[in-house]
Amino acid sequence: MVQLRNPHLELMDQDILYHLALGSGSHDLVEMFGDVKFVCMGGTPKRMETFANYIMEVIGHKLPTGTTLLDISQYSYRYSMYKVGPVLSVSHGMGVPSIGILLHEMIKLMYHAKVREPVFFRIGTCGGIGHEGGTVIISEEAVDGLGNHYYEVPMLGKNVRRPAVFNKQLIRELKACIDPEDPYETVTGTTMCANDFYEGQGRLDGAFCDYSEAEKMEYLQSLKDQGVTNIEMESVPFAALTHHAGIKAASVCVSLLDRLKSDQVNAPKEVMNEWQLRPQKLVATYIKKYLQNKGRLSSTGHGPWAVKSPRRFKLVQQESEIIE
Ligand SMILES: O=P(O)(O)O[C@@H]1C[C@H](O)[C@@H](CO)O1
Ligand SMILES: O=c1cc[nH]c(=O)[nH]1
Repeated sequence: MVQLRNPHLELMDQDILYHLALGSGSHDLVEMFGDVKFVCMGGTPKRMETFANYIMEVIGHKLPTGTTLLDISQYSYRYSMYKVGPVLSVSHGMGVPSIGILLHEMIKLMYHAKVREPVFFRIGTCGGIGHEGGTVIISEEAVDGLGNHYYEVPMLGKNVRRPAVFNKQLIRELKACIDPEDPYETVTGTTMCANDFYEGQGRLDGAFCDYSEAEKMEYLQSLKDQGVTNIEMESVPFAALTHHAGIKAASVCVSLLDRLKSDQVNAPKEVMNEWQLRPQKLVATYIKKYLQNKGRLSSTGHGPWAVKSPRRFKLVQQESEIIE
C-alpha cells in the first residue's frame, strides 16, 4: 500500500481532502476508490474528461445503463476528477503549487482507499527544445529552472529538498508501447520544469522582458546541449512527490511548438487538440497492455534508443514479455 510519511494523519479522526471535495469521514474511500490502479493527471479539466472517455473505450469499460461520467470533484471548484474502472483521470491546473496540492491529496486518497502500488502518469503539453509541435516527449529526468534535480520547498523557514526521480522501469515499459506506425516522433529526454510560462521559459513575449533575443537563444541552445528536450511547469514536484511516496510515475507531454523557432503558441485549435491526444494514446496503450497482462508487464528496452527507427521499436515490442 501507499506509505504516507506523516505520523500525524493516524491521529486524526478524519482527513478532509479539501481540494477534491472528498473526505475519509464523509466518503467510503475504500468502496469508491479501492480498485484504482492508475492515476492520470494533466492541466485542464477538458483534457482529463476527454481522456476518461477515451480510456473507457480503450479498456472496454462499460458504465451502468443510463449513466454518464461524473466529475467526482466538481464541488471543489478546483480540480476535476473522473473514474473509469481502475483509472482515475484528474486535472491539476497550472504550475508547481497547483500540482503540489493535488499530489498531496491524491497520494492521501490512495492511502485512505488502500490502493496497492498505484501508477501515476502526467499527460501534459510543453514547449519542445529542437522538437516540432506534435512531438511526444517522455521525461527521463526533471530539472528546475536552475538545473537542479530536486524539488525544493521552504518548510518552517528552511528549504527542504526532495529528489525528482522518475521510475526507469516504467519509462522503459512506456517506450515499448510506442507504435512504430505513428506519423509523429516520440522522444525521451530531460524536462525542464519552469515556474513561469513567460520569463521563466525565456520567452520574449511576456508583459516584461529584460534580456535580448540573442541571450534567449544562447540560453535555449545551452539547454538543448545539456539534453533538455522540453519545458513545462509540473515535472519536478510530480517526480519528487510520487518518488517520496514510493509511487511509480512517468510524464508524457506533447510539444506545442519548437521553442528554438518561436515563443507564441499559434497552431490552430483543432491541430492542438489532436496533438494532445498523442500522449493519451501512449498512456492508454500502456494501461491496456498492463490490464491484459494481469499487471505483470516488463520490457527490455534498454540501451541507445533510436526513436526514428521502426525496426528498433518492433524489436523492443517483441522483447516485451509477461512475467508470471
Ligand atoms: O498539462 P498542461 O498542458 O497544463 O502543461 C503545461 C504546463 C502548464 O501547466 C501549462 C502552460 O500552458 O501547460
Ligand atoms: O511552451 C510551452 C507550451 C506549453 N506549456 C509550457 O509550459 N510551455
